[in-house]
Order: sequence, then structure tokens, then C-alpha cells
Amino acid sequence: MPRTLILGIPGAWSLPQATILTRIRHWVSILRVPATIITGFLGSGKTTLLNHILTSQHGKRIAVIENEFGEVDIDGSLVASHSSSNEDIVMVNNGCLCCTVRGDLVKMLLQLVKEKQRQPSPVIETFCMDELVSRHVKLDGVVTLVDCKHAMQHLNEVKPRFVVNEAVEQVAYADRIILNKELETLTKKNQAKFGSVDMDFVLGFKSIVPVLPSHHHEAGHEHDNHHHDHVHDSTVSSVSIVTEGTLDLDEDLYRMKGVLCVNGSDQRYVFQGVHSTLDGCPGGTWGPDEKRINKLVFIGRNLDETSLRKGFRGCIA
Ligand SMILES: Nc1nc2c(ncn2[C@@H]2O[C@H](COP(=O)(O)OP(=O)(O)OP(=O)(O)O)[C@@H](O)[C@H]2O)c(=O)[nH]1
Repeated sequence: MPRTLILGIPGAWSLPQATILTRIRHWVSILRVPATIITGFLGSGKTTLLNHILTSQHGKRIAVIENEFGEVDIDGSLVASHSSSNEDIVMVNNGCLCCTVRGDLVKMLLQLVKEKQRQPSPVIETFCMDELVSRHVKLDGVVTLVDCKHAMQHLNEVKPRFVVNEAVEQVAYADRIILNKELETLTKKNQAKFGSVDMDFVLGFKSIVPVLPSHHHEAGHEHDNHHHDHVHDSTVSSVSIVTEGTLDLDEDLYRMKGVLCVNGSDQRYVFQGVHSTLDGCPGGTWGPDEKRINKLVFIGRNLDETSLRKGFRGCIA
């Protein structure tokens, strides 16, 4: 038994070895960095909740690993602008976090825990299976955002056999569910507005059984030497556009979001669309020598990429 480890445990010398080991494991588990998974369907309000967490006074030091569906990073800039320590936010884009980009996630997690001054609290997505990660990081719990306005459409969607309904899984594996966006039929107690919830409800609640969904990929293929047996819905895809120029602004989509350069304004325009709800607000000011790059992401079923790109180019002034 290494002496240094035992010395940290009060009364360890007088105890049987099994008890000592149990205590060591307990202490190691306490020392591990707690991670909270924030999940929820497209546009349900995850980024909004994250910004609420990052700007709340809770005394916790937080690092964020964020995964985006499209290959263009929109949320990175939206989250980073609310945080005082931008370097603690890393993006893992364009892929299912437990499959295609899992290797990146493991690297990110290990990098975060190696740099001891950082305490990644909300770290997004699955990591329990990696031995090295689980030695350093413990899953605190899974928080699922539900968009009350659009949730039933996605929860009730009948998928082909073996195709996973992500919206159902996100709810099924939640330790905490936040009903976000107002709905008149719910009592105030059950719902949140713009992710505004008590921090104790989402951080540090220590779920008793931290279980993650076992999940399946198309025809059960392999990534990074591990096997998946779930299938994502291949009709849902994303189209991302990155182009220079200024826009005159204007489908039936799940989600649109973008950071745009609009005619006559020195400020970025942050554009949000969740189904038919469209929203936008000014973002940060463009730098004097900064290239005015428009970034726009469309996520939905059977997207017509060619006409979306053509239509978007038609908006450039
Ligand atoms: N009316 C209303 N809108 C909200 C609420 N919470 C978030 N929103 C809006 O919903 C839109 C999507 O919010 P996000 O926080 O970006 O959602 P998300 O889950 O991160 O979206 P994805 O990036 O697609 O995964 C934004 O326009 C938000 O302002 C709410 O409680 N009420």
C-alpha cells in the first residue's frame, strides 16, 4: 500500500485493509471532478441554461465542453460571450458525442482535468466508458431541457425500426427535467423561463445511479474500437453556410441559428429559429478589421441543401 495514500485517511493504520481500500476509493471518488450533462432537443434552451449557469453566483468553477449538431460553431460564440473565462469553453462539433467525436471528448476531458486549476463542472456528454476519464471525472447527473411548445411533436414521432428517438431517450435518462418555455397549462412550479432555475437543481445534485443510455448506430458499426447498436435518423441532417458579405434578411425546419452581418449595422445579428418561432437580437460589435463572416446552420428533415444555399446567397446585398 503506498504510504502517501494511506496517510491522507484518518485512522487508516488501525483498520483492516479492505476498509482502508474502501475509504481510499471513497476519497478518490470525492476528489474526482463532477460533470453534469445538459441535454435536450434542438432549440429546447440548453445554451440559454448554460449562460444562466455561467452568469449565476454559485461559487463553483466551471468548464464547458459543448457539442454542436452542425459542423459550424454558432453556440461557441454565444456561450463564450457570457463567460468571464473563455478559455474554459471547448467545442466538439459535428457528430454524435458518444460516437464520431468521442475521441475528441476524451482528449478534452483529460486536458481539462490535467490542468488542475480548472474544475470542469458542466461537461457535456458520455464519458463513463473510458477508464482513464472515469478515474478523474464522475458523472454528477443528467439534466434534460424540454421545450414545452414543441416537445410532444418530437416525443410522439414514430421512427423506423431500430432508429432511436433522441427526444425520448433524453427524457428517459434524465435525473432532472426542466420544462422550459412557458406553457399555460403547467403550474409555475413545474416550468422554467429562459433556463432560469435554482442552481442546486442542476449542479451538484449527485444522481444516485449515473446510468447513460446504451445506444445504437446505423447497422451497428464501430467507432474508435467500440461498438454501437443504435441508429440515428438519417433523414435529419444539417446544412451549414459560412460566407462573407452583408445580408437583407428572410422552411419548415426544426432549427435555424446564425450569426449574421446585416446591412447598416456594426453589430452582429444573432438569429434564432425553433420551428416557426423566430427570434433575433444584436450581438457583439464587429471589430474594425474583422472579416464580417455570416454563419448560418439549418437542421431539419430532408433538407434541400442546394436551394437553401442559393436562397441564402440571394440575400447577400
Ligand atoms: N419564449 C422562450 N424562448 C426561450 C426560452 N428559453 C430559450 N428560449 C429561446 O429558444 C431559442 C433556442 O434556445 P437555445 O438556448 O439556443 O437552445 P439550445 O437547446 O441550445 O438549441 P440547439 O443549439 O439547437 O441545441 C433561443 O431563441 C432562446 O432565446 C424560454 O423559456 N422562453
